[in-house]
Amino acid sequence: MSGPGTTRTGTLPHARPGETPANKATAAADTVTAAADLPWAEELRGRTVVVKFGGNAMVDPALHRTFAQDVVELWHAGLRPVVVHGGGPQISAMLDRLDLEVRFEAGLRVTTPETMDVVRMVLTGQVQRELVGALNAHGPFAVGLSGEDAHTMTAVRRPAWVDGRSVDIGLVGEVVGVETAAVRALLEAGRIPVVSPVARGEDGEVYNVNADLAASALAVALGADRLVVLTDVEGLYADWPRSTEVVARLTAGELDALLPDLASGMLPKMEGCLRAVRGGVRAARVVDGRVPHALLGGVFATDGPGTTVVPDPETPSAPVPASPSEEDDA
Ligand SMILES: Nc1ncnc2c1ncn2[C@@H]1O[C@H](COP(=O)(O)OP(=O)(O)O)[C@@H](O)[C@H]1O
Ligand SMILES: CC(=O)N[C@@H](CCC(=O)OP(=O)(O)O)C(=O)O
Repeated sequence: MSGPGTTRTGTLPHARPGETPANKATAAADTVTAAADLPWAEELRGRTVVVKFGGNAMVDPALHRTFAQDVVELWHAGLRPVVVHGGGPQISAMLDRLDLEVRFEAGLRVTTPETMDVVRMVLTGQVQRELVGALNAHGPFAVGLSGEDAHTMTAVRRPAWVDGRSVDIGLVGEVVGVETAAVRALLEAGRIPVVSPVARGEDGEVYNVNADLAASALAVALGADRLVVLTDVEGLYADWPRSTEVVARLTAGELDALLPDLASGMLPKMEGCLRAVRGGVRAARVVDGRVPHALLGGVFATDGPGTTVVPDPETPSAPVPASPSEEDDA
């Protein structure tokens, strides 16, 4: 198995597959993989892909391992994956064990100072460690950081909007600033950054950020090519819970119009996708993390699986009116 800093290949720690012939050969020999064989893998070489890891894939050990393999596969195919992880179910389980309240408003956890201690401990101390460990079973790839580290994410306190009313939900943050230097340095060193959705506040607080929105903010700031969100449903259902017909593709404008009708966990997820494509990410896709290798399909497939959000088509620019002198000449 090759990876950054592997002495066996004789490559520099920062070398990436494809950068040197030796590295390329080793990568090819070690990983003749599905991703690397796909024709459009070449098109995505060198591009940054932000992956939000959440839902069932996080709690099923076999899916957790497959996810880690797939992220490493992306790396071997020459992409620059960045993982932002969730951990809502694990936080709720720990709050239950500690006899603390579990409550959500508009898909966001009501976060008291006591809850925040648990959020920080579970996300950065437990969930992230497990993910970093699973990735590093394949080589010295992953480095975990909290959104608090090196000012990676700065947030301000935000309310939830419920039936048009603003509801105080405590130490929940809206990301207002992303400092990408630490993540970029890791990418340049050939590592896979794994980021937990906890942010610093300029007011000295620490904020709980929904992981979908954190992934979206990071994708925009990094100028990522894609945002892929793994969850525990097939994608966005058009008429949930009455029907489970998946919306395959929608433009930012179409999603914007749909957003007020969305509820629970799907609301921040789709809001994150919308912000991502409006912020310059070429496509945001929600895929079913219960399906093994969903991530590879999410990155490489052109149509489906799941729900793909794309930017609005460019409006053709209006014809330039003839200048008065040209009109006079006519
Ligand atoms: N329109 C919808 N389409 C699909 N799922 C929806 C929809 N509205 C609400 N949901 C709920 O959102 C959940 C996904 O959000 P969440 O539980 O926060 O996922 P994750 O843990 O992956 O972030 C689904 O399991 C489903 O119960
Ligand atoms: C403010 C807010 O709701 N934060 C989330 C952070 C974790 C998360 O988003 O995890 P999932 O992606 O697994 O849902 C929470 O406390 O659950």
